[in-house]
Amino acid sequence: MVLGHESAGTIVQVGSSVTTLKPGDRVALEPGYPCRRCGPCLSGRYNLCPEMRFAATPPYHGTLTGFWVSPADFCYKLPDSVTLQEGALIEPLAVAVHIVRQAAVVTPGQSVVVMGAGPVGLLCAAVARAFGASTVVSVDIVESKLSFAKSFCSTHTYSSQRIPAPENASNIRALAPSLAGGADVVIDASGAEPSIQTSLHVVRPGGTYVQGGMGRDEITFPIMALCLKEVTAKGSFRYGSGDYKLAVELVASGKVDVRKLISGVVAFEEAEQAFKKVKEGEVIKILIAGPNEKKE
Ligand SMILES: NC(=O)c1ccc[n+]([C@@H]2O[C@H](COP(=O)([O-])OP(=O)(O)OC[C@H]3O[C@@H](n4cnc5c(N)ncnc54)[C@H](O)[C@@H]3O)[C@@H](O)[C@H]2O)c1
Ligand SMILES: OC[C@H](O)C(O)[C@@H](O)CO
Repeated sequence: MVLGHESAGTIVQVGSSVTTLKPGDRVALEPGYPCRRCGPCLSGRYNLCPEMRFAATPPYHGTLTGFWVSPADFCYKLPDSVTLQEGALIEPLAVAVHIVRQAAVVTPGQSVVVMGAGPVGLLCAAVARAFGASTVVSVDIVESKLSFAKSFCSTHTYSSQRIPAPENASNIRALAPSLAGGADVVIDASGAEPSIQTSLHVVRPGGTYVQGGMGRDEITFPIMALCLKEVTAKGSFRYGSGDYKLAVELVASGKVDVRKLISGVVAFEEAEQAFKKVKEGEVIKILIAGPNEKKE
């Protein structure tokens, strides 16, 4: 199966009815096509379409290829100031935009804790900052990821320890006065059970928890904390109406600098190197140049 769903490209040909794009336009590609007819599609939540055809999700091939066919409205034109490389990172940024929008309450001055400082967690932290949160804590178990988070966007970081979840939570709350009563919003972008448990202890009474990470299907969840604090808990899956558009705007306006996440670029023929480097760690995103891209 062809892999790939984080991509950008240049238009080479358009259908006869397409008026919004022309050959030569550079676009970020939204890689999942919904049916546009079912209940979720008609209610504006097309990411929940049961008929979704999503790149690199069997049986559908992915975008790591020379040419790709897309509906015109799933191609997002990049302004001149945004490079194709940044365009490829619109996909994980759109995931983060959707997660932070699910929190609904990220408004100026609020406190947000993000569990996990991989690409998705980092981008959630950056989007929360861009939306006006004044305290943004990144939590991870890998020190180098936390150092990067601090230089990228987070106001505070916390290295999660092998101690009971309530203790990790009280250490996080001690990081800043704005967290003393708990965080307004907690986002899980790790999928890890200990981090999900800590999340429910660190969120404030009446606060919001968003599950973005995808780990095991079933975990032990501190449901009593959810009940006693009347926490609003939400899931978040991929992206829907307006998320890609907003992601492009966040990059174009300089509010989220996705270039910092690019650790390197490899030629298409050396794509396997990119996967190996990411697996070895110490890199964030390695881009794979398209097979038709001019060699520099
Ligand atoms: N909801 C969606 O639509 C969607 C879309 C894309 C990715 N995801 C999921 O989001 C998660 C993050 O994606 P990513 O690409 O950043 O992955 P990643 O693996 O690079 O990042 C996960 C991070 O969590 C950290 N972590 C592990 N255990 C932890 C713990 N106990 N406490 C704190 N941090 C811990 C890891 O060190 C790592 O830095 C993954 O689970 C992925 O499957 C969800
Ligand atoms: O960014 C999109 C995600 O990677 C996919 O939805 C995948 O994780 C599950 O199908």
